[in-house]
Amino acid sequence: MLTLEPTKTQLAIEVSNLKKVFRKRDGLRAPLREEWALKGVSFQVREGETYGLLGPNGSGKSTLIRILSTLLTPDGGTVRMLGHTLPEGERELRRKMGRVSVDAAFYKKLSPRENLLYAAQLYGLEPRTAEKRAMQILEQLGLESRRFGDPIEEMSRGMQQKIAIARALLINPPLLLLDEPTTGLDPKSRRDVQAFLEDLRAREGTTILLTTHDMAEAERLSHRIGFLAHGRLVAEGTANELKQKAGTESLEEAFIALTGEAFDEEELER
Ligand SMILES: Nc1ncnc2c1ncn2[C@@H]1O[C@H](COP(=O)(O)OP(=O)(O)OP(=O)(O)O)[C@@H](O)[C@H]1O
Repeated sequence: MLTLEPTKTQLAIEVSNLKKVFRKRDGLRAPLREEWALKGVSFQVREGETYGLLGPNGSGKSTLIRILSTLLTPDGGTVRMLGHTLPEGERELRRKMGRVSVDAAFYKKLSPRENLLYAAQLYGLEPRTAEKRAMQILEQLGLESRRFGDPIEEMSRGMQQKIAIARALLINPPLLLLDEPTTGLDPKSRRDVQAFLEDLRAREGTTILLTTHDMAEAERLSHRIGFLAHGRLVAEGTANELKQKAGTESLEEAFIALTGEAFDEEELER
């Protein structure tokens, strides 16, 4: 079982009663309708801890990560990370956080090397050091070095995902926010990314908040897991605690028992 060093007791993430509403129209003339993506979510993540958020499509996982990444503003509640409160500490936090999501934006005509060097420049990193670090990460993630010069648009989604991870790690951030880091990856690439994250955590003590649809991944990587359903955190604990609480053998059964929701087949296969 994954355990945390007892010395790590500081909180890296404190989310309290977080709320987010989207206002939508179902047709041009239809009235505005409110959809609460987050209905008062609270949880805490300790320094060095990996916290996995599990939830079906539309449960609010990406919205939560986007708020913590400072890409969306909440409609209620508070967020404190690494001692900074949002929105006041936004600038500080952007320098201390790495974010990976499936919608990573790149200059698609340029190569991974060029994209990463551009990001390094934005971070104010020395180009040679940054390049060395980026290439090391990509090799560790299993991207062949002969592909480093190809335009990103010619690369598969899995490869692009690995480049997004390398970019997020250029600054070696103490906090990583990962929105479905392995969705869409083949089994070998998925294992490469998972092994990389375990190694990173062991070497650097990085705090990681990740969302996933993959029960095995959540169990392998997370010290604690939170179940999100319809914008609410309905249960949290270690994988074993959640199974015990639900009286089930597997995490998937625990999820269904505690949330009343099932992952559909397609999600489980991803
Ligand atoms: N930009 C937006 N505008 C309007 N509604 C949105 C927006 N982003 C999310 N939503 C709505 O908020 C709810 C939560 O969406 P969110 O993307 O956070 O879920 P998720 O758990 O990440 O889902 P998935 O597993 O499919 O990525 C959904 O009902 C979604 O339609």
